[in-house]
Amino acid sequence: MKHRTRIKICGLTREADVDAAVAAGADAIGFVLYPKSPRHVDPARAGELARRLPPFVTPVLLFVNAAPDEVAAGVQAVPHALLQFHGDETTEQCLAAARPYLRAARMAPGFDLLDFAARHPEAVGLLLDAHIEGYGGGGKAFDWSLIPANVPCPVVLSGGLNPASVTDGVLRVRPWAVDVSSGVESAKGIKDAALMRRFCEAVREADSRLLD
Ligand SMILES: O=C(O)c1ccccc1N[C@@H]1O[C@H](COP(=O)(O)O)[C@@H](O)[C@H]1O
Repeated sequence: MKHRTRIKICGLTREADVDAAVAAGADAIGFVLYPKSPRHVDPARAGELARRLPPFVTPVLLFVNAAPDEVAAGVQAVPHALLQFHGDETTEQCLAAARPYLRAARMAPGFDLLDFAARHPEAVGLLLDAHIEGYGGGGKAFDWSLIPANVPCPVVLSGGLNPASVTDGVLRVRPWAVDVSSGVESAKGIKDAALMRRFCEAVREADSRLLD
């Protein structure tokens, strides 16, 4: 059975970018509810943007060490969202919203991903990002050889991906999904329609090579 690598595009702030990401073939669209991010949107704005999404394109709400009432406000604005916890949240904090969630792991030499996975058994997937100051969205890749072969849940490959690198990432890591923010932007929070299209085409190129 052929695997179609799922594509999440993150950090959208404008209607035109949401429409262009969907047209390019994104399976999921991320909204950053982390006030320190240059891509931050508030829950009401995330709700407005998420209402543009057609069926079968999933809105994702990204949090970094948010208070429970902040997570609740996001979920109230976008009730059908998948959550992405990208900070230092414990399993208990992730479960408090009673919504399916991705847990981000900050990959660096010496980081034990299998231990991290064991501490987050309720996550529907682990999103692997580079360890950077500021938690994420830095456009920095990590060494993919740090990923063990037997991660016990779906892997979302992230961190510094772009149209030029994602084919190699899919072929080498074989993730369930890929996630990109900086690599398809003209400025922080401003997506480039041509780059999003090229990114999705590069993922499909990898998928087609995996057929051979
Ligand atoms: O996008 C942000 O500003 C952000 C802020 C804090 C935590 C995570 C953030 N984004 C996520 O970071 C990864 C990698 O992004 P990039 O492609 O390297 O720019 C991705 O999962 C974003 O969703």
